[in-house]
Amino acid sequence: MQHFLERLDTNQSWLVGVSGGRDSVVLLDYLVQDGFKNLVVVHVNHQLRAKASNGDAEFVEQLAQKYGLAFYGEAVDVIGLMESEKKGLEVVAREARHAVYVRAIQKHSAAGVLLGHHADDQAETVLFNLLRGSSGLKGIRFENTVTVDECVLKVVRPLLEVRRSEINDYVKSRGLEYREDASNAEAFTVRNRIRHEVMPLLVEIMRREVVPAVNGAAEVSMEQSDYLASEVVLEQFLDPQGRIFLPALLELDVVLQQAVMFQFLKTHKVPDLSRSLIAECLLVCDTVAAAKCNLPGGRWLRRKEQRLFIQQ
Ligand SMILES: Nc1ncnc2c1ncn2[C@@H]1O[C@H](COP(=O)(O)OP(=O)(O)OP(=O)(O)O)[C@@H](O)[C@H]1O
Repeated sequence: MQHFLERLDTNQSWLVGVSGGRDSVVLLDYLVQDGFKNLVVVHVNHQLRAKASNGDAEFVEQLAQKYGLAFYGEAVDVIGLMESEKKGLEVVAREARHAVYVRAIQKHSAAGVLLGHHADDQAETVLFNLLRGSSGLKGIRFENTVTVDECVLKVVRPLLEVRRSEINDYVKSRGLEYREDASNAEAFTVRNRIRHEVMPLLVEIMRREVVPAVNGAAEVSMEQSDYLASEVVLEQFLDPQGRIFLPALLELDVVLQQAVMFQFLKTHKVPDLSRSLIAECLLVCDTVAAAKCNLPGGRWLRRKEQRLFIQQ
């Protein structure tokens, strides 16, 4: 099994996010076998399926006991949060998990959280993002940080190069038990349809594995966008009020203009940064085009006196 574990310090304390499903159960077992000692098993009960959700939480707590590891569990009213925050299920659940991980890190002084995303998740995510209009092929990172209420959460995905088939083989060879995720079996979300319908069809018509090709292309694309991001120092294009100074931006090649605009919107926490949104925003630079464009979340990008800025 290929993995990234050698990059992590086995003596440090790490959280492991365990849903009780196959992937995170394998991650936990693999970490224990690999000599990680200071692990804290974290489970978030999303309370989506009353009985089954409580069953998942109990299962994970018992798993932690079996390995002799610390356990940190919290229940979150995901449905209530969806209504109060007007966000989708996956987003709310993810944000809630991140907040729980931060509290668990503070309690246990852990270095970060380890999650069970694998190579097939990566390919499905890349296709999903691509089809939604992402700027470049965007996937999951081996390591990234998430800021939650001013706390920086380090997230690492040791299984990111491991194929689902290898995870299945591991489950069999180690005789592991896990909980079946009802949403996986039902296959009704777009992501699940990509997993259960699109990916097998692609393998059938290409007559070869497609995950390595998709992930390879995403890796190149992410390296290129990281490089561009490192070349762009946003502050060089801003005036003292934090507005983009247009003459400086317009001197750049269009690829770098896109990178500056991407950074600018990201700094202002504009969600859903698609390729078409960035193109629309760059159109605002053109003095013959409209002097403003609508941003997701109800704000505007405006042009005035050679400056671009964001307004409510
Ligand atoms: N209820 C949970 N409690 C703790 N950790 C979880 C839970 N659900 C998922 N995780 C962790 O997150 C990983 C990814 O889970 P899953 O694929 O369901 O989430 P996702 O929505 O696709 O990913 P993301 O973390 O990007 O939201 C799991 O392998 C596991 O490590």
